[in-house]
Amino acid sequence: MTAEVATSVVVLGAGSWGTALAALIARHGEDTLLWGRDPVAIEAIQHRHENPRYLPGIALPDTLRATTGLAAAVASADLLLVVVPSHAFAETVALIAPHRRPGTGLAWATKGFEPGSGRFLHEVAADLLGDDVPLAVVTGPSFAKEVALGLPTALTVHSDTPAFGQRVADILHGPDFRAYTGEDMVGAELGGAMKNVLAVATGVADGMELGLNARAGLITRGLNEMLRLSAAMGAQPETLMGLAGLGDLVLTCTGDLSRNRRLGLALGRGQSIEEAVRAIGQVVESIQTADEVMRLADRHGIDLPISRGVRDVLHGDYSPAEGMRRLLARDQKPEYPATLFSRA
Ligand SMILES: NC(=O)C1=CN([C@@H]2O[C@H](COP(=O)(O)OP(=O)(O)OC[C@H]3O[C@@H](n4cnc5c(N)ncnc54)[C@H](OP(=O)(O)O)[C@@H]3O)[C@@H](O)[C@H]2O)C=CC1
Ligand SMILES: O=C(CO)COP(=O)(O)O
Repeated sequence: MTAEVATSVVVLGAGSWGTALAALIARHGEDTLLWGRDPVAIEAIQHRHENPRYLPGIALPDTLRATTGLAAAVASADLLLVVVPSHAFAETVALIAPHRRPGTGLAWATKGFEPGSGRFLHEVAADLLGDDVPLAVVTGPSFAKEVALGLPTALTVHSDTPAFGQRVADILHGPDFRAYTGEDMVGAELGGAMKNVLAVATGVADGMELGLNARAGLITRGLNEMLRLSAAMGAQPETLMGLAGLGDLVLTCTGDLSRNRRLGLALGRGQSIEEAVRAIGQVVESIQTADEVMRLADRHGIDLPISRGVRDVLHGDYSPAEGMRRLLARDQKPEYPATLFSRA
């Protein structure tokens, strides 16, 4: 960790991932303040060093401070990390904008797009804060609970302002946590968003007890969907082959801590979306992201059968069983389009 710059880090969003990241950063000796909108949760974090709703029973560092006062928190920050769900991202960045000190960069660990417009979160942030603000996305295979427990984790920080990306990686990197860096924000955001949709598909297959071959087939063909859409959008294939793509795809498609996988499992076992979401009790990003992924794919003329099936099943257009039947009934084709890795 580099210590030349005294960093006051403000994490916005006190759910499971915001709390886990704030705890990680505080454990690394950074002066860290966590902002959340729920006074009861903030009181528990500040005084009992626990987030009972989102990370029950896990001790948070005594040095982690928490507040509901957004304006003062933002004004005190020299690094901002937004970790609210994607549907609240634009609203949160708009609240930040008037209080941000000049030069303070903004990172986020949110996965998804702006609902409705389908804009990438780096586009939303640049629109609200201006093109000259350093931006970075934090993504990769990382369940909040495991990070909060201090279990080994690797993720990646992508920024088109490399010095800022490095600074964000520095506050995350530590004895049990490896933070890599890159400069492909489109690829990194696309991977983090698409894997949530693909996790629903493997969850459905597992919920229907279709076997381990089906699971591996869906993960690999899901990676193929990521690679084809990201290539059409000018992202680098290695981003999708790394932590932001394959790494997170494998974690979310196979790990039962994943809320998106658990939604798929529930649907595959015959439960309704409403029942499943109620039981999960936390954000399930795929429900909105499936629409935005398909909007992007249609705009770029890319066929994504698995993601489209998830979108249609989530819309109630047909059953999970019918979705699987349609996937299997498709025409044969080459595994990769000949042009995939030969784009300029
Ligand atoms: N959990 C994980 O393991 C990981 C999550 N992520 C991503 O992080 C993002 C956040 O997810 P996560 O923390 O898991 O979600 P949770 O469901 O655990 O928590 C969501 C948090 O966001 C708050 N929130 C919701 N709407 C608003 C709003 N309009 N303004 C302010 N705060 C709001 C909630 O507050 P309240 O309780 O008051 O409703 C809650 O504190 C998602 O995009 C997710 O994909 C990425 C990697 C890992
Ligand atoms: O993004 C995550 C792990 O990297 C968390 O996945 P879920 O949102 O499906 O729980």
